[in-house]
Amino acid sequence: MSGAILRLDDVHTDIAQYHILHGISMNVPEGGVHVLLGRNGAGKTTTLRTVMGLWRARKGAVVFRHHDITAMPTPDIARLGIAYVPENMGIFGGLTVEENMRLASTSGRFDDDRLGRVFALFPAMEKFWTKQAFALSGGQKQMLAISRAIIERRELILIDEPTKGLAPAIIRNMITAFREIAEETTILLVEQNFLFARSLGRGVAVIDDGRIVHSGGMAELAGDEALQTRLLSLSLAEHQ
Ligand SMILES: Nc1ncnc2c1ncn2[C@@H]1O[C@H](COP(=O)(O)OP(=O)(O)OP(=O)(O)O)[C@@H](O)[C@H]1O
Repeated sequence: MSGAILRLDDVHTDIAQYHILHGISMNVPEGGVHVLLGRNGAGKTTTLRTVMGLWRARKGAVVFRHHDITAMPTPDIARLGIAYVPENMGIFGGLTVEENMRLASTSGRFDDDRLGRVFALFPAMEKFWTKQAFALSGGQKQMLAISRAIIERRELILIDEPTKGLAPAIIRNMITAFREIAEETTILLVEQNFLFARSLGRGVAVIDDGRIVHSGGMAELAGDEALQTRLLSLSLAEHQ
């Protein structure tokens, strides 16, 4: 598809002796937020980790712009401009907010304008700049994880379930922040919270048992209750 920033083509991934992804094909168009929805254990995290080269596709291809990244080492994939915010957030609790952000910057230095934008999006980062990350609240830790991903301009950010365990007021802040971030960067968002996903997503793919069972526009899914029930009721009902 023209305009795709990321393409997965018949991707099969094994974890140890288990065949987890059974031929994932997916196009992520450039710009905006695109959502990968699915129940627990459906293969969402495995898909993101396969894109980052943290698991290896046994078959199929992962293509970022014109680069075949299927077998590329993870640091090289990151240098192409892809950031990954894992579900456990990947922050260092014993380091300060500043140190966490410095480690995420490839030059180890901050661009003042960018840092100002991060502080505008997430004021808690400025407030707790010298505080150790373990002392932050759950929502602030998630903000730090996202701040690390945007401290330099990225082409694509992969974010795994950022709303998990967060209060509704924090989730509303996240929606505002993600809308701003998506003005300059494509976001591939893994979610189980359909309301959050619906308020952000332009496109959506639904994964089940390591297979894409639906893909299309978010507006189409949001407006079709029968389709939602068929695709999402088993997996997502408790989150709606
Ligand atoms: N390290 C591992 N060893 C063995 N099996 C694994 C491992 N990691 C994941 N799996 C299995 O792979 C399948 C897909 O897991 P994955 O984490 O990708 O699902 P998910 O859709 O992200 O679910 P969740 O919402 O629970 O994070 C599950 O059946 C899971 O048990």
